Order: sequence, then C-alpha cells, then structure tokens
Amino acid sequence: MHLGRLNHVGVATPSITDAIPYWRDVMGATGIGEPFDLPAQGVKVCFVDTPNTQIELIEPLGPESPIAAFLQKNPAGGQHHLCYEVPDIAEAKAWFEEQGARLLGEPRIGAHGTPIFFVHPRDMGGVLTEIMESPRGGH
Ligand SMILES: CC[C@H](C(=O)O)C(=O)SCCNC(=O)CCNC(=O)[C@H](O)C(C)(C)COP(=O)(O)OP(=O)(O)OC[C@H]1O[C@@H](n2cnc3c(N)ncnc32)[C@H](O)[C@@H]1OP(=O)(O)O
Ligand SMILES: [Co+2]
Repeated sequence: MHLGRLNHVGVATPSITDAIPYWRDVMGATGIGEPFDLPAQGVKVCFVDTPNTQIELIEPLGPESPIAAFLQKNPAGGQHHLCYEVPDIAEAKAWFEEQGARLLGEPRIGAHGTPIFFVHPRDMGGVLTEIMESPRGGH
C-alpha cells in the first residue's frame, strides 16, 4: 500500500446550506460545488475546493444516515473522515484485510463516481478512513 493523495476531508454538518456562508465568507472559498444527494450513501454532499484538496461537506439524508449518530454526539458537526486515493481499490481492500482492519461494507461508488470503502476508526488510530480509487489512475 502506498499512501496516496489526500482526496478530501469529510466534514459532517447538520445543514450544508447553513455551512456554506462560513466556507465562502470566513474562509474565502471560491470553488463551492452544487450540493447533491447520494441516497445510496445516506448523505447530501457539497465539495468545497481548497488549493490542494477538497472539503467534503456531508449532511444526513434521513434517520438511517451513517452520520446520524455522529451528529447526535456532535450537534454542530465536525471533522468526520479523511479520504485517500489509491490506484486500485481491489488491491487496497486486500491489503487492509491482510492487516486485519475492519472494512465497513463492500466497495461501492462514492461521491466522485469511483469505488470507495471505509476502514473502521478503531483500526486506524481513531480516524475514520475512506479509501477511494483515484479518478486519475492513482497519480
Ligand atoms: C461515500 C460517499 C462519500 C464519499 O466521500 O464518497 C462519503 O464520504 S459519505 C460519509 C458517510 N458515510 C460513512 O461514514 C460510512 C462509514 N461510516 C460508518 O459505517 C459509521 O459512521 C461508523 C461505523 C464508523 C460509526 O458508526 P456509528 O457512529 O453509528 O457507531 P458508533 O457510535 O458505535 O461508533 C463506533 C465507534 O467509532 C467511533 N466513531 C464513530 N464515527 C467516527 C468518526 N467519524 N471518526 C472517528 N471515530 C468515530 C465512535 O466514537 C465509537 O468509538 P468508541 O470508542 O466505541 O466510542
Ligand atoms: Co468522503
């Protein structure tokens, strides 16, 4: 496994609409994407560009959302996960399984349209970690 590019930092929020003015007016973000729903993943998503990565704002879609419990514990929202790119999702999956890490579900299509999976925070030093097949072929 080679540590790939940090594709995004996931930030959970109770309301993307209410969070955008902070990113635009306080942080000076100029590349704020249109929010879009990912019902299969139980979240609404909005990407905020930074010079070297993205902030992925995520808002729960429904009570079954995988971030509902996180927001109950952190009602104002907060840093949720880190996402790294890999050239080959199957190779990465086999690597983390070999390490005995707990994968959360099977690889599925993420917000950038490529396969992703998550590794449990307890196996990753307390950091919920998303692994994403790079849209750039891993470079
Ligand atoms: C895929 C679309 C998009 C993309 O980029 O393409 C996204 O990124 S969507 C992001 C939202 N989806 C997910 O996060 C899916 C994976 N996450 C999960 O399956 C859950 O969130 C899980 C299992 C990590 C935690 O679920 P839950 O909070 O309901 O369970 P617990 O409260 O029992 O937590 C267990 C344990 O983990 C700690 N925890 C929970 N969330 C986080 C976190 N974000 N970062 C670090 N640690 C976290 C929690 O405190 C518990 O720890 P313990 O020591 O047992 O108290
Ligand atoms: Co993500």
